Amino acid sequence: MSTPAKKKIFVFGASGHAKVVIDIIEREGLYDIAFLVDDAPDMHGRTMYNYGVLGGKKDLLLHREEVEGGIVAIGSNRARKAVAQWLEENGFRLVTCIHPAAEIARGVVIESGTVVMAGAVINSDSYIGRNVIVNTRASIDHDCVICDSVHIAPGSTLCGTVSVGSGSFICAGSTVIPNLTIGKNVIIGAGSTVIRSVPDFSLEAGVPAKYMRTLEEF
Ligand SMILES: CC(=O)SCCNC(=O)CCNC(=O)[C@H](O)C(C)(C)COP(=O)(O)OP(=O)(O)OC[C@H]1O[C@@H](n2cnc3c(N)ncnc32)[C@H](O)[C@@H]1OP(=O)(O)O
Repeated sequence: MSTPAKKKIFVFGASGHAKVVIDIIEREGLYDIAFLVDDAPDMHGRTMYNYGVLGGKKDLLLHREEVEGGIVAIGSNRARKAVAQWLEENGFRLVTCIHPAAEIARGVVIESGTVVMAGAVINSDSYIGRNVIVNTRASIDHDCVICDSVHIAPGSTLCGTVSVGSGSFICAGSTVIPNLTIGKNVIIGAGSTVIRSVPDFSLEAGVPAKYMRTLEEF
């Protein structure tokens, strides 16, 4: 019996982050990558790992019958959210990409458009929203709630029952102690230790993390 053909998807974005997402898709083996999409004209016609950059959004609309869905591989939370919204408004389905070397515990829910990278651990009953990046070796412990368009950067540790509001960026190597609420559109600077809940639109950094400035809404 022949194995059924894999579904074809596109990768939106052709940056360094996209390289890692491509690697995950290949290792996971659920989908074939039909082409890459990028709105930057200088990327059009280039290749990355032998996958061609088809063009931008207009070109994707012309080739929509060739794919069953896609993934947004853009590191910026703001840009990733905007592209994901545009794709959903135009009827594209977003898939999830989970590296085979990520550990996902019982009861975890991961919504569409989210990428989980190598060595990440997501523990029991945590919820991960749409278009989230759980980056390399990030650790999200039990009962956490990670809202849409968040980036948990490499090596960050969220202890149990932490919630992170939409659009927030927990920078590399940060630690958040248990039971805290990180608001929406927050940035926690690299290497910080967060010991108190953080209000919306704040940049905090340091050990322990302290308020640095207010961020604009996006
Ligand atoms: C695979 C990948 O690469 S995924 C991507 C991973 N990327 C990251 O994790 C991003 C890490 N970036 C940071 O931590 C940055 O410092 C940010 C985003 C928190 C802040 O960046 P900026 O807004 O440019 O802040 P800026 O560099 O101007 O610093 C502002 C102040 O905050 C301080 N500060 C900035 N970051 C930190 C930090 N992580 N810890 C302590 N203090 C910090 C600065 O010393 C400065 O203080 P001063 O005004 O007293 O001199």
